[in-house]
Amino acid sequence: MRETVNIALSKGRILEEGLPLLARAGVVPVEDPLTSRRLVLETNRPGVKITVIRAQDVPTYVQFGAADLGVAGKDVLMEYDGDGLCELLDLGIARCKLMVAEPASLASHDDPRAWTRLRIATKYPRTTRRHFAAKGIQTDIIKLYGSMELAPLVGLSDRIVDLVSTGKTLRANGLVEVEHIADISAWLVANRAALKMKRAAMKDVIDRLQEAVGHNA
Ligand SMILES: Nc1ncnc2c1ncn2[C@@H]1O[C@H](COP(=O)(O)OP(=O)(O)OP(=O)(O)O)[C@@H](O)[C@H]1O
Ligand SMILES: O=P(O)(O)OC[C@H]1O[C@H](OP(=O)(O)OP(=O)(O)O)[C@H](O)[C@@H]1O
Repeated sequence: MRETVNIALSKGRILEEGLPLLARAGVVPVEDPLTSRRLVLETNRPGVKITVIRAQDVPTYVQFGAADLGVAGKDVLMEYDGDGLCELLDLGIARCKLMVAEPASLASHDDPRAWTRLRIATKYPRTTRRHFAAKGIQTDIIKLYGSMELAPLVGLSDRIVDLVSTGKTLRANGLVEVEHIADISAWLVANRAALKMKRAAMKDVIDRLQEAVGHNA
């Protein structure tokens, strides 16, 4: 029987930047996932399927074997609390930075070396707590699911931890970067058991993606 390989991708940037990469790797969905309502799509490669889910759910699907491979941002992987996942390949897409930012008015007289306790709004509580704990700084974290840049404007927090790419969103809201936490890009992740059980089929897709990333570099 043919081995199937199910690849989990998320709608939005990962799908938009991931589809051209998959196409270079010779994997093309038979329907356009950007417009289709179908959540599992067949591809031109027999046995290879693409599943479209929420970005934060990709590690969960892969950990529990509901997907064999997945494409997830390093930010999502750093925040994920689980194992059984293997980070295989930096795909070099959806590049950005995870940063601490604050209002320009605060930054003008702020000294990050003097920080002892911070009130921070973020979608990334675990990563934020870990980053500051390593530097001996206490954090009061307010978990948000989006629009972090709003938090300092409405007095929810003094600072935020969020993704920055062009810096437009920060600028538009009077915020400036004050500390770098991590460089972010999307990674190919795999279910550890599937890597062993479906070795040949998985290797074919992984090798193709590795070559496509190489060509991209
Ligand atoms: N401005 C950006 N520039 C580049 N990459 C980004 C940017 N924002 C997010 N990303 C990367 O793309 C991934 C997916 O982000 P996207 O905005 O498409 O979905 P999301 O809103 O985080 O997910 P969902 O709504 O499904 O929970 C992020 O995890 C991150 O790695
Ligand atoms: O530095 P920039 O280029 O402005 O990008 C940064 C923004 O992108 C992400 O937002 P999200 O994906 O939620 O929103 P978007 O679709 O507006 O980028 C992130 O949470 C920032 O708000």
